[in-house]
Amino acid sequence: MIKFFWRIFQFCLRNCSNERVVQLEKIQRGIILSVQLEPTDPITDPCFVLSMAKIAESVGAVAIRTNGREHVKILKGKINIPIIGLVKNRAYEAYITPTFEDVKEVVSAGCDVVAIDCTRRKRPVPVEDLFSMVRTRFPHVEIIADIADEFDAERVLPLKPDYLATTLSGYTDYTKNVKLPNIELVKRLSSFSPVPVIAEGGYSNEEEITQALIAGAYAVVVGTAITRPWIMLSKLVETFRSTNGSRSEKR
Ligand SMILES: CC(=O)N[C@H](C=O)[C@@H](O)[C@H](O)[C@H](O)COP(=O)(O)O
Repeated sequence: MIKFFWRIFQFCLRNCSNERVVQLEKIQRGIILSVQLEPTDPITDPCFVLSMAKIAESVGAVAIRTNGREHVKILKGKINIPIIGLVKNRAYEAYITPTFEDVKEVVSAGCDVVAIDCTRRKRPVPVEDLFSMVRTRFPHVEIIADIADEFDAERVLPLKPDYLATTLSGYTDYTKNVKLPNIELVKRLSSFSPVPVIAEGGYSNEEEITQALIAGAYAVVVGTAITRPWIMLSKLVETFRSTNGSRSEKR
């Protein structure tokens, strides 16, 4: 009996780094569906989020990334894959879950993983303090560090995020000219990152997924291409209107 407890004690010692028990990643390798509605979108019905998430799970997606308390809540208990929660807090330049209040909002709604903006843009709380608060208060929640380039990654890696994601490449002043999806960034990050690299931002087809995997991606997030159908549809409507307009002018 004593031996048994001694083994457990040794196992805990081996697997504890400070207060955090090292565990397997919650997110498995695969496709993550991002389904996010904002107040300015043509649809705001949370049922859309739930339906998209269920479709994603039924075809083998490994996680759902969604924004805001209401959308995390509607997914909780209805799907059996991890929920990545975030809050788009537009009051700050670094706008993805930049405050502890934002983190609390999605964690209390039940997300398993929280995405945090780790770019070097203006933010309300130093990212070190935010990580420390999340680790202390919510040790069961994993953190995705959303970054824009490898310098952001180097800055945040000492804080031991659970994953790096290329989410913000193309969306900061210092990356605004990069072409998406930024597969080169996935490759560079994968060459030195000790944590899994998630490819995110502008992925829409099989070829890009394959390239991301070859570059070393652990998982790939697909969003707009699937869950913002109004963008594609409005382009088709516009094409029809302008083509039809120039045809009728000729008549
Ligand atoms: C830049 C930013 O705020 N990205 C957001 C992050 O959560 C989402 O709006 C994106 O849809 C998501 O990153 C997936 O990317 P894409 O929609 O390109 O597949």
